[in-house]
Amino acid sequence: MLSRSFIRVPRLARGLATQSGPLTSIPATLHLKTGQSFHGRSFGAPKSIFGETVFSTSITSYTESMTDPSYRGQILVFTTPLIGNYGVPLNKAPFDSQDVGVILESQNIQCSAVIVGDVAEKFSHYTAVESLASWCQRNNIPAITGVDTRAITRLLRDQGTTLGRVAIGDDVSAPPPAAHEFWDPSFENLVDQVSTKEPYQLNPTGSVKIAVLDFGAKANILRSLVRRDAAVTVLPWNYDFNSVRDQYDGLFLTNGPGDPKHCMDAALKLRTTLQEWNKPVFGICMGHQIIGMAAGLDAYRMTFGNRGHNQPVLALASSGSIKAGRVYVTSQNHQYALKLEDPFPQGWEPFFINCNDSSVEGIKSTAESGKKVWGVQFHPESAGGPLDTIEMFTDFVLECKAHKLQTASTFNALKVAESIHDTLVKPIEADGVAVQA
Ligand SMILES: NC(=O)CC[C@H](N)C(=O)O
Repeated sequence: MLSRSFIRVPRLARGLATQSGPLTSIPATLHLKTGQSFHGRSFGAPKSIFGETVFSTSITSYTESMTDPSYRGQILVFTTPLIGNYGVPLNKAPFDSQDVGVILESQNIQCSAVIVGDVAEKFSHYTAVESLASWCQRNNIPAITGVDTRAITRLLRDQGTTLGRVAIGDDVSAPPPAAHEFWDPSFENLVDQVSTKEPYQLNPTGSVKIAVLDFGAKANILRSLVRRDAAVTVLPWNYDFNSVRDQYDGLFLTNGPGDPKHCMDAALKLRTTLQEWNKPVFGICMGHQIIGMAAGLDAYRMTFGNRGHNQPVLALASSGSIKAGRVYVTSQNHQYALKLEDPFPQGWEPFFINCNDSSVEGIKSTAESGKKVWGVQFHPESAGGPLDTIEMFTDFVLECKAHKLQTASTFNALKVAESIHDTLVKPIEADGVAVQA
């Protein structure tokens, strides 16, 4: 049964629940570097931009995707024809010292532009405070509606992710840019633009201390750790973790935008960590790619990547909540992947494989290595997407606690054992699902 608070419509939102967004009749065009142009209508900021054109097959969660820092520098094409029908919520978490301050995935829209088949002129949702159009306009993000996103997607699937130009208003009548004029975000270290500049803490009184290297963290990764009562310290992506590692019970590496090779420095530092430090390490997406590079694997650029909330992955090994031989449906957003090498580097094994394209979806340290290290290409925290693999966060926090227990004094061991019990038996609320009444 759904809890009452889940289904109740807040008084404030009721009046706002169904409204039209400010649409314009300004012309807008998407030019691809490969010569094709798609003409539609602007519904966002009256600003022309360059970017890398990618498509997402997600049916819902446009607000979470657009605020995911991994979309930095990208022109995001949604294959779902109608986008915007549930509007945009106020991106502010209720005051709570354990929370990360936002309800979406970061403070701002991170993609460079959005392209939709048909933007919803009316929106309706009890948390909505504005339309997709007004959100884009307020955040200076260009957006196009009225184009054949299916045709764009078919092109991108054939020719791969393609550089693009969104031309708005008067720029529409200008000739398309010459090939050398297209800006290529893959040459830039986008991680450096989105990572925190200073360390900060969340839930400092939590029962296990986890350091998070921030390559462009989605907020739901931080929430998923905090909800399991981890004391989280978020560090800049290139922080010298080895100089502070003894203070922590585990290390987490987040998602992040762009080519992982820009973060080779972090991968080399991590190699030292993995050689000299025996505590649990977990990485998601960019974090997984960094772990792979530290292990000696190579990362390559895929043709069009995987972006959507319906990617099936097969588990090749069992670990914690994950059972070998099962298929999990996952949320994904990536352009790069680790190469499947045979043999795998010593001490490592493939963990998951993608059922559609056989790309590497996860790696782990072998049982013989004596290490506890996992990397997954998909997003167990979803936001949006299915929660099939959310318990990987519980697995990680439990391993950190178990490690802490081994080294604790008798008095502290009792406290740690109690907190392990809590992690196992206390219901974890609000992982993105309705809480049982
Ligand atoms: N979501 C992510 O962390 C993406 C990782 C990397 N930027 C890629 O595109 O493959």
